[in-house]
Amino acid sequence: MSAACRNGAARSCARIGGLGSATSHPAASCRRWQARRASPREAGVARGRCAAVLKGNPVGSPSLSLDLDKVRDALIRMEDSIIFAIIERSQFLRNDKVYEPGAIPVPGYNLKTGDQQSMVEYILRQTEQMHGMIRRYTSPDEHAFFPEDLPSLVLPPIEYPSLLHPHAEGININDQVRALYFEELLPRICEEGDDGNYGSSALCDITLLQALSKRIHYGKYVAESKYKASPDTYDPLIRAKDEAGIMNLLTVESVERRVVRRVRNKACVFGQDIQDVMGTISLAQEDIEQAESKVEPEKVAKLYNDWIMPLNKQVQLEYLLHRLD
Ligand SMILES: C=C(O[C@@H]1C=C(C(=O)O)C=C[C@H]1O)C(=O)O
Repeated sequence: MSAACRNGAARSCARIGGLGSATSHPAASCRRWQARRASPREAGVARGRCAAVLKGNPVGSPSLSLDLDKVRDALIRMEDSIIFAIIERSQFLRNDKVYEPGAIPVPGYNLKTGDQQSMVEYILRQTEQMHGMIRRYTSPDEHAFFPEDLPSLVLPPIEYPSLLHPHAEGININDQVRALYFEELLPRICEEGDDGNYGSSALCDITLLQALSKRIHYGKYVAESKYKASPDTYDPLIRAKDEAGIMNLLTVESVERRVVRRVRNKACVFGQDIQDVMGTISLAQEDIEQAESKVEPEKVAKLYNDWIMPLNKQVQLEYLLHRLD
């Protein structure tokens, strides 16, 4: 997808009022917590509390590996989180007010535009403040939606093993992730209407946005593992900036077909009550297929096919294009 298209997606996101009133700047994510300008008081707090630097591959990031099978296993685990989160959000109606700036009074204004914030933007910003303080966005597999506003750490920083090319730090396509979410995903998984469950809906949105972001940016690890496996095949294409050639090489259609099939099956299984009224549990394929699911499995499969996998590949492409810089 071109830069113009990306900006278009971000602009149309602003139009629907989801989170578009604040744009994230990819370059801003590079420096993460270290470079954020802190007030003298904050800096003092940060210095006082973050004197030590922890080393190692911390628990909770076991997925920071470059073995392609392990990387693919990590993607499979992320599927579970995404599908569950879709099912959770789909129990509520669309609740458009959550996404309209000013429709629900929340504290604060967007600092850049002076606009009022939507409720979902407010909660996402506040969530990132909390998670940012406890190091979430220092992990190379996490990407903030508002990287320019990250707070100082209150815990000692962790030094992560550097598995990726340094260029990876500057890749953050969360503008597109939120455009995908608000424009494509939400209207497909929720019925129109207002049931007043604004807080619950927004919390589901945030869980889902974060899970999608992680899955999509995991393309950095996929790309590096593919590159390491055959650098000689990638190098000429990278030098020639041959985007179509690189995309062709990193695409594995058989794996994509398997992902879509598995996602459809998982949506089927996760979305049903496995006990009937008699308390009988059946995991027989035909019973699973006939059972009514809380979310249409075909819709989830299509979202994966049309949006989630293409964005993951876009991250892979952006990463590989600068792999030799
Ligand atoms: C992630 C991979 O790269 C590509 C993207 C895929 C995805 O997002 O699931 C699947 C297959 C590949 O075309 C992979 O090869 O596993």
